[in-house]
Amino acid sequence: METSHHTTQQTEKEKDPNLEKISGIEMKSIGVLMTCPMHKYLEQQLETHFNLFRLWHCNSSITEFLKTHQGNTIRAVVGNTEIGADAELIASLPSLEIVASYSVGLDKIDLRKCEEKGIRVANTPDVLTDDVADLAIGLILGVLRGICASDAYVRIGKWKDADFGLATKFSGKSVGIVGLGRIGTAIAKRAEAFGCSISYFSRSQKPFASYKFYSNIIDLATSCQILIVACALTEETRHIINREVIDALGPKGILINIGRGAHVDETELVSALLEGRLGGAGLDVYENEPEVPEELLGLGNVVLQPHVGSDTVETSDAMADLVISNLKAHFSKKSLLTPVI
Ligand SMILES: O=CC(=O)O
Repeated sequence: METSHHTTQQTEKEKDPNLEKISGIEMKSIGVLMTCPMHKYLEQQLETHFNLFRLWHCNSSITEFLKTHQGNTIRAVVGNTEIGADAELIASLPSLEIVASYSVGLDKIDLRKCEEKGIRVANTPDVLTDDVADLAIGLILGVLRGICASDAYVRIGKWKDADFGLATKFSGKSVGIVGLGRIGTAIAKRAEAFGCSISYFSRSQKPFASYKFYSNIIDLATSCQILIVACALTEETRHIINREVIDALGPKGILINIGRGAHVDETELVSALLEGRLGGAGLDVYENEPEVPEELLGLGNVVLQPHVGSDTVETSDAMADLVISNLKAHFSKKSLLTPVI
């Protein structure tokens, strides 16, 4: 459900003296291309402040769309986790200056091309950290306590025939986190409050963290009961969760993925779950979204979410505000709030 409680925030922002270098009228003539429908409030804000083009309004190819809509008037792209800015899109926009992503993940943006062409890139970190970490904990509880399965049990009237049966305790379990960035750290803090021991794997040991560090992901998977994927998707981390990692986690282990589908070798995950080599999984992301492997749909030890880690009204609005602020800052020749490049 969406709300429209932005008036005060907006007014304050518009009074920001940093943003007065370029007038609203000039800003309004700047072409901004939104790649697909995201959040209505973001779309409204883009429409209010800029000359908004919607890529999904074209039935033909991107090249055709840009020919008819004068690709050279577009100076900014707003993409997301579904459609970002790949090499083809970047190449068709000769006046592109900035990609402001409505996401923290950058895997749908050709960062090398942007760097090469001097195109700025901004994303939406921090504002979504709590929601994604909350969902990770929700997925753990969902799998271990069988929340979805027992909800269905009540709804279909089975409780009248017999008790649901026993679930598995979460408090006190050992939790391994792959990637101790903002989101990984927020998950660790939450899991600590459940009395869990925390360990992590990352490229290098984090000096700020007191959690046990593993330089080898197999060792991390062997030593924990719940393994959570919370790192960025890069060529290095694609299929970081492979058969060996899954087998190290074992038949009682639980895999939680709130990162990207491609972090996990999905075929291996499915066979491990079907063969009982893995205890369960809580997934928000998949390799070929919105496709979800058919075999997972019948499994009671799996909880599935449709990539909604940051999809609350509060966070979506905050992400939209950040996209708009980054665009306004860029076109007013001010520093980006959350620069990537
Ligand atoms: O997946 C969500 C994001 O990258 O923001």
